[in-house]
Amino acid sequence: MTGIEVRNLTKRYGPITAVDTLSFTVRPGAVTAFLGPNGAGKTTTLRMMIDHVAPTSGSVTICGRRYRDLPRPTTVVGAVFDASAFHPHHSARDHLRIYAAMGGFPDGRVQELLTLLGLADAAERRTGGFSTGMRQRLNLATALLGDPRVLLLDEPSNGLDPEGTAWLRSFLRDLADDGRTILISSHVLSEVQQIADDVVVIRQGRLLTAGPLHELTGTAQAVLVRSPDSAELSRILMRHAQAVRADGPDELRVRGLDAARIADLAAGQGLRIHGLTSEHPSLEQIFLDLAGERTNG
Ligand SMILES: Nc1ncnc2c1ncn2[C@@H]1O[C@H](COP(=O)(O)OP(=O)(O)OP(=O)(O)O)[C@@H](O)[C@H]1O
Repeated sequence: MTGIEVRNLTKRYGPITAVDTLSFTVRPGAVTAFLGPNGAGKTTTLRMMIDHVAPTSGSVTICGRRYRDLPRPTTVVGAVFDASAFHPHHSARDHLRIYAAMGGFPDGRVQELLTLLGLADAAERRTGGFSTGMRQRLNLATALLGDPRVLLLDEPSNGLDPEGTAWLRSFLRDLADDGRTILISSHVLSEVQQIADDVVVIRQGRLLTAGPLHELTGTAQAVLVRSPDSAELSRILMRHAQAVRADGPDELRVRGLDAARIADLAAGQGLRIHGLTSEHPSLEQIFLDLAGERTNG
């Protein structure tokens, strides 16, 4: 068993239900983005994965076991939560040495990680003067000391410049390609679109959707059809499409059929088409649609 399995996970803080019967799985060999607006319950869920927060009910297993039952948890899971939790007077090397000693990892691992994370030149500098990007790298280095197969990152691109974000993307890609399980939380959907293989979307502690990103964007693709015969055309398309919606007097939004097929179906019935536009919605739009559907439903 590899990866992460979340089953009926619930966390209540008095009257607030931060996480509500949440179930999903995170597979190895992929980058999974854990998405939701502020306050959706992402951090609480990540913290429950590593026993920082006790669930009210439900469970999480990592590589088939609960965190507390893992023999050496830091060799299985690395987690990065806060980019500022360093002793400001310690150098990057001191910081890693202390954590290496606590985890029982060889000292040589410290230099390895400083190099891997591009911190070798800054190794002797005090972390108090580190930029956000350097802090993120040092945090990642700390989480990777035990060479874990699972990596949990809470908002890793927060405060990173475009160069830092691009670096992080390729770094995480390499880790995933190596068969590791990578779960990153984010509320910046445009960034995630470039990095994630899979997405898990939550809102108000509940699951909205989970699965491969391309499936989510694929099913959200639509064709906007302009036709003076839209009523008749709508009846024909409904037999073949996933969804047909009237968007205006002469406009239909069609899901589950491509533009060529729509044109062929219309031609077959002698119906006029005045315009066909394929839409590729952003993750942002998909997310808003999902949230809206849930609210309306
Ligand atoms: N220790 C706590 N005590 C009371 N309420 C809490 C506590 N921790 C979190 N919450 C509440 O639980 C809900 C989920 O918070 P959480 O931090 O998990 O969300 P999030 O998705 O990570 O949001 P953000 O992107 O803002 O970090 C929020 O309503 C929050 O106020």
